[in-house]
Amino acid sequence: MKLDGKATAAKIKADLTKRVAALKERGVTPGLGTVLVGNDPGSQIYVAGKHRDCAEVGIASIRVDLPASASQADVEAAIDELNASPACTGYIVQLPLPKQLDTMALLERIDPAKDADGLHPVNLGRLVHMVDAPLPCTPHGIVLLLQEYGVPIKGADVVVVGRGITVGRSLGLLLTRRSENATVTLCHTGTHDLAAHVRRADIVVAAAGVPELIKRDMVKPGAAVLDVGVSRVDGKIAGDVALDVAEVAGHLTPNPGGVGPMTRALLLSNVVEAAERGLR
Ligand SMILES: Nc1nc2c(c(=O)[nH]1)N[C@@H](CN(C=O)c1ccc(C(=O)N[C@@H](CCC(=O)O)C(=O)O)cc1)CN2
Repeated sequence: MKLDGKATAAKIKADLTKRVAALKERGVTPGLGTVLVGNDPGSQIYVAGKHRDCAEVGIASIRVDLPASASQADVEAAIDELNASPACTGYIVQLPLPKQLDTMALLERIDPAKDADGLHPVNLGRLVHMVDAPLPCTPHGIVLLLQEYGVPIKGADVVVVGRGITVGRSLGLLLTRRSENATVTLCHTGTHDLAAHVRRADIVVAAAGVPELIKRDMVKPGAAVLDVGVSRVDGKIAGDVALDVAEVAGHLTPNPGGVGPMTRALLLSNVVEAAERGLR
């Protein structure tokens, strides 16, 4: 069965549209800021999509685009401005950043209360402690997509492939909370015999950025497979999951149309929640 991220994201956005209207009635217009540095084609598409989504649900947009040559000080100045701007409820720095920039230092500079990505160390620390915080968007979207389609998470063996900060590491934290209670194995480039790990998984999340890394013969029949891969080959998206995995998987995300739209919907959700939190 298809894990339809586009349809599930549309439901989330319909709910957010109502919540944004309620906020506006109380005199608050939530605003999402984005900081995009450089011309990475994928990043440009994702940022444009985030602003289209904002318009759809009534969130205001603040877009800061800097050249690929931007210095650490240039990006810091953009961050400081968004931290101070009353129009900006939450914002993100689009990743990856050009090589000359210190990503960690920039993420740390974001006001944790405006961290729409849930990637500030304070918010990731709150996730470790399992206290209320904005959750990283892709992992949260993955959990909601599994729940929407009734894929059992409690007690499931989950194999996550890829240890990046936006997906792999934080997904392990989310899925091992008591409310989810999955058993998670985090695989990466140093994993011996990846196929053996994947083969025993009830749920496979492929977030390595390696096209077709997960092959049909690595997947347990009936497993749920989520493809987070966003590599581009000849201008087209190449996922981490081979197409013929559909022949064995019990549930599978399309790509595009699977995890990507969920990531964007949960970003909007973090902005709306930050605005609601400000009224409490
Ligand atoms: N600051 C962040 N940077 C990045 C994140 C993130 O969560 N925060 N994640 C990824 C990219 N990403 C979000 O920014 C992202 C990836 C994919 C999509 C998406 O909607 N994809 C569409 C297809 C769009 C296309 O045509 O390429 C889909 O899957 O249907 C949205 C966001 C790295 N950086």
